[in-house]
Amino acid sequence: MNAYKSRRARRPHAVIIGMMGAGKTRVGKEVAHMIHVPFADADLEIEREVGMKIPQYFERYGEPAFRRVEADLIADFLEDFEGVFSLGGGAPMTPSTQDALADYIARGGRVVYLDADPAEAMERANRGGGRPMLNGDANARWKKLFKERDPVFRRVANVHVHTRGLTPQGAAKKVIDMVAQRTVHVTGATIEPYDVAIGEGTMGHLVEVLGPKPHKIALIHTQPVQRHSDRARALLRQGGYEVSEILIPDAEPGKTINVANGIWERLGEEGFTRSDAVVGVGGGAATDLAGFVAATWMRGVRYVNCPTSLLAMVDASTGGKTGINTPQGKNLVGSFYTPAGVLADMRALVTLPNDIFIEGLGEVAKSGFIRDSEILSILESHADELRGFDGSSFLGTPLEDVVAELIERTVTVKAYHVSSDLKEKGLREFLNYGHTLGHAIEKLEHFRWRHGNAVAVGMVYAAELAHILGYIDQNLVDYHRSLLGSLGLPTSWNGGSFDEVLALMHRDKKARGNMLRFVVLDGGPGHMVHLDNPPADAVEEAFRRIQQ
Ligand SMILES: NC(=O)c1ccc[n+]([C@@H]2O[C@H](COP(=O)([O-])OP(=O)(O)OC[C@H]3O[C@@H](n4cnc5c(N)ncnc54)[C@H](O)[C@@H]3O)[C@@H](O)[C@H]2O)c1
Ligand SMILES: O=C(O)C(=O)C[C@@H](O)[C@H](O)[C@H](O)COP(=O)(O)O
Repeated sequence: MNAYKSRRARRPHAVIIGMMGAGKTRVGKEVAHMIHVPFADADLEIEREVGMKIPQYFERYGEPAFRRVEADLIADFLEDFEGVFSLGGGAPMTPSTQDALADYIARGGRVVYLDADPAEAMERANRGGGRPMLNGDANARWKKLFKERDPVFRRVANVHVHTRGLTPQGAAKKVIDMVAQRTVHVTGATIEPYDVAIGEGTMGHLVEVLGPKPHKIALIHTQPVQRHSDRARALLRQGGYEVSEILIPDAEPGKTINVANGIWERLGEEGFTRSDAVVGVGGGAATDLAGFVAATWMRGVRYVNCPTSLLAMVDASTGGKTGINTPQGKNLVGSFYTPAGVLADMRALVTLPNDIFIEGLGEVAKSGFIRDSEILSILESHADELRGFDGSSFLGTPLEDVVAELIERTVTVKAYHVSSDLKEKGLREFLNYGHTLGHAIEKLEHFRWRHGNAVAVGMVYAAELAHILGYIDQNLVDYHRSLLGSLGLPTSWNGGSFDEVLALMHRDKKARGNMLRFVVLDGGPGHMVHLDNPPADAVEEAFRRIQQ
């Protein structure tokens, strides 16, 4: 259906923004030197273009004229310059430059906010003189500008680098590492903002994300990810925390009230207080349980997720749905409780078995169907490599970049839905595409079917239902089957009766009273609608069509 084409057009490797004196030029040059690309400084380029020094230009034509020249030049460089590009301190305050930077980020660009220690930055900014924006009491002006600009810098940048105490070389190395990372910022009216950091070595930010307040950390993990939790434990100990390692049963058996209760008892015995924290390392089952413990212990303590499966990286670790299963069904008890950060470290995928990686592609495809059709294109073009995933030889290959992009895009879809509807009043329900039947299958299979596989069949079911009711055409139903099948995901199921399935679908969290509620595509990918109380014969006929 879609043919994925590489969107890597000409654009800067990184754009550096920050306050006057933050070291944008010095560090930017260092970064360019280290990665062997050219460097450009917007202020110097402007001086070259207008044929005079910036203070002179300011004096003769005023700031608005300067900002216009600056915005035009930046727009040109963002389209055409392949190197490291640093902007003047005030440049990101211009609305058209903000739009140009947003477009550059959408094309895969990295806008780096270089955040220096204020005292150091003020000292450097004052050193050379000749800064029209600092006329008068330079330090007072710098502080005032910082107050205005810092929130904007945070908003327009997708990489935030603190440089306090670092040499220019050290700061440049940090910029290079962080530019190689992808970050999705999750925010919203009712959400304490946090970042999902995706890339090799992101677990290294664990201490930074936990912050200085916690004294004790409950490190919750399962046995198959011991190697990764050992790394987390070492980082935590280096960070000075007291670590309580808590091993839980693997997969769904870990998501129970008994397991949660065992952990509450342990936290009580070990004197965990409200300022202590929880770190969850593992697949989605472990991060759901760890989040639930964090949400309930003393009515809520800080928690950080270190997802280790593809599914947990793209979906379970972000968005704040935490919970446990009950004998009656999946995730029936839980809480919406937001993590302080998510560290999706690609290195964790080296031990991930092929079938569990493939399962995660189910939720990736879901995000493609519900919002970002570029995801579908990427899945289509890389289906063979993705299906053949081998964690042991995957780092450093082109597939790693494909997977990182899929994770970033899928988390972005999740962040979009969660940001405006944390508690799932309407929009967020679209993330539940394929889950109404999917959860029923998991339950009837006694959780021996993997979640992503059940969701894949659930999406084919939802597509059949939408087709029967006239929302989508047969081609799109076929496309569900062919795409999911090409990734190695199941598209049919024959493990239970319609009556059993129907009873479970009535217990789905989207159901209202006796009314079933589905989310389905309307017309094509990216167009979702709620489907309340569909005709009973359509619900049954769609089920017949997914049986083998
Ligand atoms: N909270 C949410 O928004 C949300 C979203 C999607 C799914 N979920 C939940 O997530 C769970 C599914 O997550 P999952 O697919 O990760 O399953 P899982 O947590 O059961 O993990 C699958 C298996 O892979 C192992 N594993 C994970 N990472 C590994 C690694 N790097 N190396 C070796 N083994 C590894 C696990 O230990 C487990 O045996 C379900 O309970 C589902 O309900 C929650
Ligand atoms: O985050 C959401 O909202 C989702 O629905 C994401 C789903 O992919 C995920 O499986 C979630 O755990 C399902 O939640 P539930 O409320 O249907 O149990």
